[in-house]
Amino acid sequence: MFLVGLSGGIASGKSTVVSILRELGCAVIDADVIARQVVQKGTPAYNQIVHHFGQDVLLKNGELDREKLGTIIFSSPEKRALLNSITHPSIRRAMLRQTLWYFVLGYRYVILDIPLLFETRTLMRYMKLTVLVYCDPQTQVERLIKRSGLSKEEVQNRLAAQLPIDSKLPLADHVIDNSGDRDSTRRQVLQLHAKLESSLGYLPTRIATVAIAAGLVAIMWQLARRLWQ
Ligand SMILES: Nc1ncnc2c1ncn2[C@@H]1O[C@H](COP(=O)(O)OP(=O)(O)OP(=O)(O)O)[C@@H](O)[C@H]1O
Repeated sequence: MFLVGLSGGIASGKSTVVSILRELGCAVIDADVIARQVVQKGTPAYNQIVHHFGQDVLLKNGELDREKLGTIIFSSPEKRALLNSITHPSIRRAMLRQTLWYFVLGYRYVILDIPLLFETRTLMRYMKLTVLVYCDPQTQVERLIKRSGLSKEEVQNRLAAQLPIDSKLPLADHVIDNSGDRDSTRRQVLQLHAKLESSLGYLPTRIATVAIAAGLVAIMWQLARRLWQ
């Protein structure tokens, strides 16, 4: 099995691409969904956040007030580092568990949808292939305004807080340009899918797994023979 890292910019079209890949039967792990699951009420990460940040970051129903927490960490790099140190290990463990599950199910590759893949770079080294869902900055602004209802200025502020999408282009192995219409994007996703399906990148792990399994069977066979003699 091999890993494919998929990322992009805000409103560049990641969800659009991922939904086509899911339609095609691909195994996709969404890091955003996992990030929300690991801080649900009662989880170890939730308890640590309450311990360090206090009851102020909770909503009336006891769930985390993500907006409030977002404001706190946006203005304090130390608190952001503290929150990351609490949540990232749980997120990594959950992603690893899901990846192993897909491996057991026999998938040849798993696509990991990670919003900050190109910014943090730490996870890039585990990816056999990285995919950037690109959208030209002007179209990105227009789509974000349409989707969020925010003003042009607010949207530009949000975009300024991220690495510019053009600077991610040289970091990606494969680019899907979602600046055009949906049909054009679909065609590009079908091409990516064909490339992934025909890749032999899954063979090394499969051969290693078969070799380990065969080794274990051989050891057990030898042990059983000795016991019977
Ligand atoms: N090719 C396209 N043509 C027109 N609109 C599009 C196209 N692709 C995406 N959109 C629209 O642009 C918006 C952003 O797309 P999408 O949600 O797929 O991006 P995203 O990268 O997942 O966004 P985010 O990470 O910010 O949630 C959505 O409203 C979507 O319907």
